[in-house]
Amino acid sequence: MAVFKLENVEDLYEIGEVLGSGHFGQVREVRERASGARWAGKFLKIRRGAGSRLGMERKSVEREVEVLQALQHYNIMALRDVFESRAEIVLIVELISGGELFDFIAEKESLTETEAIEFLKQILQGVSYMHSKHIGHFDLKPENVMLLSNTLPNPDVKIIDFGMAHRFIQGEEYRSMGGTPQYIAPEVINYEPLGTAADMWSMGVITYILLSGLSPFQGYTDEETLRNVVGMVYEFDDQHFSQTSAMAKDFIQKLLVKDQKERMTAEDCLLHPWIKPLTRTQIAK
Ligand SMILES: COc1cc(-c2ccc3ncc(-c4cccc([C@@H](O)NCCN(C)C)c4)n3n2)ccc1O
Repeated sequence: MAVFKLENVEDLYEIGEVLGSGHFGQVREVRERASGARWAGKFLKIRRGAGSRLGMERKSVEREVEVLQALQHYNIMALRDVFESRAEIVLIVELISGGELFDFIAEKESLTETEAIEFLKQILQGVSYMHSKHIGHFDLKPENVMLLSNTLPNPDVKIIDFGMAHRFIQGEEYRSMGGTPQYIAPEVINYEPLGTAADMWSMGVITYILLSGLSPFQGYTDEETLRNVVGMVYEFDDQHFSQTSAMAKDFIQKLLVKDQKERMTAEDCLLHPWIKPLTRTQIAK
């Protein structure tokens, strides 16, 4: 069992305002007393006793911490420290002040292809690194992509919320029913063995949303959404995609592929001509 720092987190950090809360717990701004540096603290109530349903399973928090400790990349939220008390575990992570990509898109409705590519390149660099460490995120969505700065054309992107993440062990099968219906891959819904390719399906959905403001499989209910995913029921409707390049649509179509073995990897995406245009020399050949 992992053991985290048993000191009182408030001895080292001044606890500030609540930044947000959700299934993941509560996120608050914290200030390191020794340096004055600002961080974010994710405060997680831990289940006490087998019968309790309140709070997080300690094991699942340990898995999240283990995943975060294995990841050091500019486009992935950095973990700095972990404290635990009798009923709470606190993850100290880098503060990301530019808000969620989800809100950024909501304000602009949709992005130009150039703007979308700038975001996608950074997300894909983080995802490619994560996959190279045999770690899948399994909850990639615009709400879990935060902006260090929200000034275009160079937004600094950070992937957050590794509460659903999984580190693959050679030869081990992994299945999960978790995730957000609009973004989960068909193999998740069918409870099939998963791989990092499930994240790449989510990247196809995210790209579709960045370019149109629409969610490709969204139904009136979660059940309808899941049916649309499994049935591959989506289209590039003229109203929202008449100005979208064939290369952008090709990129999405090579991610929204039912057979996970045929789906583009993050590395494939970074080499796709929509993301990495050919140089003059390559064109001249
Ligand atoms: C360590 O795990 C997480 C960290 C964070 C995190 C990390 C750094 C950071 N700096 C600022 C914020 C922040 C600011 C406003 C709202 C939120 C949060 O409520 N929404 C984040 C996305 N949400 C859908 C998970 C988080 N965060 N959130 C959020 C969810 C996590 O599961």
